[in-house]
Amino acid sequence: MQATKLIVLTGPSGVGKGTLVRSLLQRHPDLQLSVSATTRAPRPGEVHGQDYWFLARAEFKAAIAAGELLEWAEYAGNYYGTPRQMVSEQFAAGKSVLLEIELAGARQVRAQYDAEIVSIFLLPPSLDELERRLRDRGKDSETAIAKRLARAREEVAAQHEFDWQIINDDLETALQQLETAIYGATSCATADPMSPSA
Ligand SMILES: Nc1ncnc2c1ncn2[C@@H]1O[C@H](COP(=O)(O)OP(=O)(O)OP(=O)(O)O)[C@@H](O)[C@H]1O
Ligand SMILES: Nc1nc2c(ncn2[C@@H]2O[C@H](COP(=O)(O)O)[C@@H](O)[C@H]2O)c(=O)[nH]1
Repeated sequence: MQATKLIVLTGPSGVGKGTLVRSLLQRHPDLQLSVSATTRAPRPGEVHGQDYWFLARAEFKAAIAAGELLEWAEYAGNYYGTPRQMVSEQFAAGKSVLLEIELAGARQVRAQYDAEIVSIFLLPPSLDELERRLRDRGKDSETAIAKRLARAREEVAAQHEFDWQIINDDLETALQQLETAIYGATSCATADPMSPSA
């Protein structure tokens, strides 16, 4: 039986975190994905309570003041945060929880938990490819893409703060390396925690 873990998946916007997490959850229904709160407007098709808890800025600030968020950060003009309750409940029930969050939030989580954490930084094959993915996704304005790319450079520079660095080039290879990071190397391809680095 696997030990309970808090899995922190970080990487620049557009690198493919959400794409990989969807496949991971299909293959590992035991894993619980934390649904974040955000002040960002919903994109077409996004569902309140499923993709995010979409809050007004005042509601978000009230949640911070009430201590309801495990971590939070301002990112590209909006607030994002992890509701504490779901993580505590799942953790208490012995379930591993996956947080898909940006760098400042990941740092806050690592400052609060220690041994139970597996931290993973997902990298694009290149910054040009990251930009291509953000544009091809077609979900963000030019201004938003520019903010996300500027932030990406800072985030990539912090990749070695994480236990694992995984390059999302071939999706299936990255998925297998993610499984290795979370579950160990017994049934998955090996990913060296010290490499690859960008
Ligand atoms: N290995 C890959 N090769 C090519 N395209 C990919 C790969 N992985 C993901 N993509 C594409 O890149 C785009 C961005 O992926 P995704 O939305 O999963 O990124 P993200 O990291 O979750 O972004 P955000 O943090 O903004 O939510 C999507 O269009 C997705 O289909
Ligand atoms: N610190 C946190 N970051 C979060 C959280 N939920 C999502 N995110 C990160 O925000 C950016 C932008 O997301 P998008 O959905 O607007 O593209 C991305 O890096 C997410 O990983 C959170 O709860 N806390």
